[in-house]
Amino acid sequence: MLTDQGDRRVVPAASLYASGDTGPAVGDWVVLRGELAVEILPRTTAFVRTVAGRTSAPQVVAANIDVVLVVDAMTGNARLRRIERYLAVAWSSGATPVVVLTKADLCDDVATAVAAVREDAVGVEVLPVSSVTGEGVAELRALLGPGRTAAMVGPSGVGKSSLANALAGRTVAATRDIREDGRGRHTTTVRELHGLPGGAFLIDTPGMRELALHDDAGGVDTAYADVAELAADCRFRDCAHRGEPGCAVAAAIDDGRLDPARFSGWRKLQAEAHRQALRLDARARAEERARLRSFHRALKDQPNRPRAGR
Ligand SMILES: Nc1nc2c(ncn2[C@@H]2O[C@H](COP(=O)(O)OP(=O)(O)OP(=O)(O)O)[C@@H](O)[C@H]2O)c(=O)[nH]1
Ligand SMILES: [Zn+2]
Repeated sequence: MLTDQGDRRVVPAASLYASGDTGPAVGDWVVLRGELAVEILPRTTAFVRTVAGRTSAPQVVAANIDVVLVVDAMTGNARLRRIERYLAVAWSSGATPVVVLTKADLCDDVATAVAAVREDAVGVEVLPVSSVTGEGVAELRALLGPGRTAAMVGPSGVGKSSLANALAGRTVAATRDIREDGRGRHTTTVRELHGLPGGAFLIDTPGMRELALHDDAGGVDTAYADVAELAADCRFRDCAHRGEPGCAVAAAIDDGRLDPARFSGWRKLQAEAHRQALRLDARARAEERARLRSFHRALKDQPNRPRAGR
C-alpha cells in the first residue's frame, strides 16, 4: 500500500467483505487503523467482472482508474477490431481510454499507422511511443497528469511491461526479455500500483492485463454505438440478426450503411465477453485466495504502523 509515509503492508478488515462485497481492489483508497484497512472510500470508477448466471457481487479488478491505456504494438497490421474491443471495455469502466501504439521505432510509417487507428477510434487520443528510444513517453506522462491513475490493457507481448518501465523511469515490471532469462515466469511483480514521475499513478495487475473483455453490454454498445442503434430498430426485441424478418442490422448491411466487418466484430465481442467472463471467474477466485494468504504472511513478517493510503 502507498501512503504519505512510503509503502506499507496492511490487512483488510473482515468487515470489508461483509454483505457480499468482494473487498478492496488495487487502486482503492482506504482508511487505515493501525495495520488494518477498515474502510474503502467511494470509487470513482471500477473495472468490474460480472459473471453470467451467478448471483454473486461483481468482482472489482481495479478501482479509481481515470485513464485506460489501450496498448497495441505498431508492428504488423493495425488490429482495429481488437483495439475496438479494448476501447469498449475501457469505456464501460467509466475511465477515459487512450490508445498507445508501442514499438514506434520498429515502424516505417508511424504517421499512417496512427492515422488508421485515429480514424477508427473516433474521439480517442492515439499516441505513438517507443520504450526503446523514449519517443512519446514524456507526452504520455504529461497527458496522464498529476494525481491521475492509469492502467494498461492489451494483449501479451505488445510491450506493456516495457511501457510501465519507461513511464516510471525505473524497472517496475519484468519485461519478457528478463522473464525468459532463466529466472522463470512467475518470480516477480508483487507490487501493482506505481507512482510515476510527474505525480500520476500506474496500475499494472495481471487481472487488468488479462481483462480482455467482460460481459458488460453497455461498454460494447459504447464502442459499437452505430450497431447498437440499428439493433434497437429490429422488429423483434430479441433479434439475433441471423436472418429474422424485420432485422434492421441485416437491412443496413444490405444497403451498405453498415460495414459487415464492424457487425461481425460486434458479434464476436459479445460471444467472447461471455466466454471470457466464465474463464476469468475461476482464476479471479484463486488469485484472491493467494492474495489474502500473502497479506497475512506479510503482516507476520513485517509489522508496522500505517495511517492512510491506497
Ligand atoms: N523495439 C522495441 N521493442 C519493444 C518495445 N517495447 C517492448 N519491446 C519488446 O517487446 C517484447 C515484449 O515486451 P513486454 O514489455 O514484455 O510486453 P508485455 O506487453 O508486457 O507482454 P506480457 O507481459 O506478456 O503481457 C520484449 O522483447 C520487449 O523488449 C519498443 O518500444 N520497441
Ligand atoms: Zn436484427
